[in-house]
Amino acid sequence: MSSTDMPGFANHFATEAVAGALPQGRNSPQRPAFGLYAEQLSGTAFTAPRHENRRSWLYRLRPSAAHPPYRRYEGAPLFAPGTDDAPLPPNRLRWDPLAMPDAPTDFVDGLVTMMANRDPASLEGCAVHIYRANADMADRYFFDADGELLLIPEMGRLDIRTEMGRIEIGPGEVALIPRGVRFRVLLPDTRARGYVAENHGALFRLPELGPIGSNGLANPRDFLTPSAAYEDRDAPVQLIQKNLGSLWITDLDHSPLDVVAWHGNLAPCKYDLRLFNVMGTVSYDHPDPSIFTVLTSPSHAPGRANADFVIFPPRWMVAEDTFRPPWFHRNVMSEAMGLIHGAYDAKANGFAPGGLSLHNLMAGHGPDVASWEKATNAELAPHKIDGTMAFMVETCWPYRPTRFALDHAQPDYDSAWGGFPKAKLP
Ligand SMILES: O=C(O)Cc1cc(O)ccc1O
Ligand SMILES: [Fe+2]
Repeated sequence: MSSTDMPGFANHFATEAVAGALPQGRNSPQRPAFGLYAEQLSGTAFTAPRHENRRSWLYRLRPSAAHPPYRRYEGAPLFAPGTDDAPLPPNRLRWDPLAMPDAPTDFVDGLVTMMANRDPASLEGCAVHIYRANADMADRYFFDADGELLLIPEMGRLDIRTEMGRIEIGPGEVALIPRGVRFRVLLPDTRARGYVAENHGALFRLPELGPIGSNGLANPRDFLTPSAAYEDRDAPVQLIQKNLGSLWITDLDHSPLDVVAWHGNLAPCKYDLRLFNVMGTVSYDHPDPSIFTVLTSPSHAPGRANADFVIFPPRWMVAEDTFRPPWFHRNVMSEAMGLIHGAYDAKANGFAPGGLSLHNLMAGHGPDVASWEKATNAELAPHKIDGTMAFMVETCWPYRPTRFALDHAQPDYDSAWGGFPKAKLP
């Protein structure tokens, strides 16, 4: 934790980069200090129940209303292309890691939308994108009006300058950026690749713990929010936004990261997945993967997530008389999976770090033949699954892959489940 990070998930924070910038005792004084502009950023409806209500007050050099009209942006052709309405094949799909771009490409231009569901205007659903970048966003800024963004690096570090402070993450860590928060991404390692889970629905929060009790899974204090940091930069820059599924751009004569102080409970944060307190069986059977939920976005149906962010971290496997890897299953929920590093215990072959898979609702899936063979014959001593981090973005809304994703899927994924020997009845 850097000394400027503030611990806790969705806590009420107060932070100022210049002493005296934050008003005391009110949100919107007649004349904020130094001539700053007070601006509220709402993450939930004004009237959302108190325990759900998320908003922050930003004190900035200029109001974010000060901008000329937006025009369509064509520079990121694979980002938010829309999905087509053609009948969707029920096939399981998997993708190899995407190649890095040849030309200098920044975080926004290198984004590739792989799958999405629901119209962002419905305020429900989610999308999975992949980023591949080899250039800094030097004079460009971005924000998503369509939802919050969970950045999941697979290769290279990200130096994320947001209007509410700076977050640096690398593989094994994630960053959550609220809807509307402007940011630019710099690349300390000059190359970066990873995943973005975009949530159009109810804000991600920590899951309920039920009988687990008051501790465990992702602990609130391990979420770190940066303190205020601003750019005092009067220069021509561009601001790109994703709005209702398409990209738009406008020109500014100043950096939009000009928030000198802020307070509230809507803010970017980061989380180190390696701090996840993993639960598992100590007797028998493979539990449902909901025990690995880091963050959840509920839908309107109790217990049925709009989006769950689930991880498969290093852990001990001790179950007796049990097929230990994920079982064969068909799920009413739809599962997108990525791999940050190592190998995933249900897929011996073909699922590489940086790769992606999709098992939509009712698609039969589970261990591939090689994983099944190994686990069926394994000696069941305590065994540590180590050196791995996979994740899943599970949603109640079936995903639609984009045209690019359909055209670039592995041609032979079904063969992962080819050649199981038939059971022999007595
Ligand atoms: O399909 C998958 O690999 C994800 C998954 C993992 C698990 O342990 C149980 C169910 C499940 O969908
Ligand atoms: Fe599954």
